[in-house]
Amino acid sequence: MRAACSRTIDMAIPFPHLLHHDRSQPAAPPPTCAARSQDELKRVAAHRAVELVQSGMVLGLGTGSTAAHALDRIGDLLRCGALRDIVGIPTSEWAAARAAAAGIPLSDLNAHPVVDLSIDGPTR
Ligand SMILES: O=C[C@H](O)[C@H](O)[C@H](O)COP(=O)(O)O
Repeated sequence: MRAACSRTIDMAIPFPHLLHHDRSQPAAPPPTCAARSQDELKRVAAHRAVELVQSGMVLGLGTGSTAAHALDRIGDLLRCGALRDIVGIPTSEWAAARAAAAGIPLSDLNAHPVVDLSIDGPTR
C-alpha cells in the first residue's frame, strides 16, 4: 500500500550555521570541518526536522545515521512530555528496533495509511 504523505522533510541542510541565526546580528562564519563533525551536522539536521513534529502525528521513520538522531530526539521528547500520541511507521527492521528502543509507539500502513510527516536521511 502506498502512503499519502502531506510533508516529507529532506534533512540535507547546506548552511547549518544559519539555522538559528538572529538576523539583527552579523552572521557567524561557517564552522570549520574541525569544529563540526559530520555526525554533529546530522544531529543538527535531525533535530531541526523533529521541530516540525507535532503531537498526534503519524510519522514515517527513516533509516540510517541521520534518522537515528531523529528517532532518539523524538523518544526524548515523548519521555519529557513535549510530544504525545505519536505513531511511528518504520521504513526498515533497523528503524523499528531503533524506534522501539527510543520508546516510540509503532504501527504500520495498514493501520495508519496516511502519514503526516516522514523523516529520513539526505538520500531520500
Ligand atoms: O536508503 C537510504 C536511507 O533511507 C537513508 O536515507 C540513507 O541511508 C542515509 O543515511 P545516513 O543518514 O546514514 O547518511
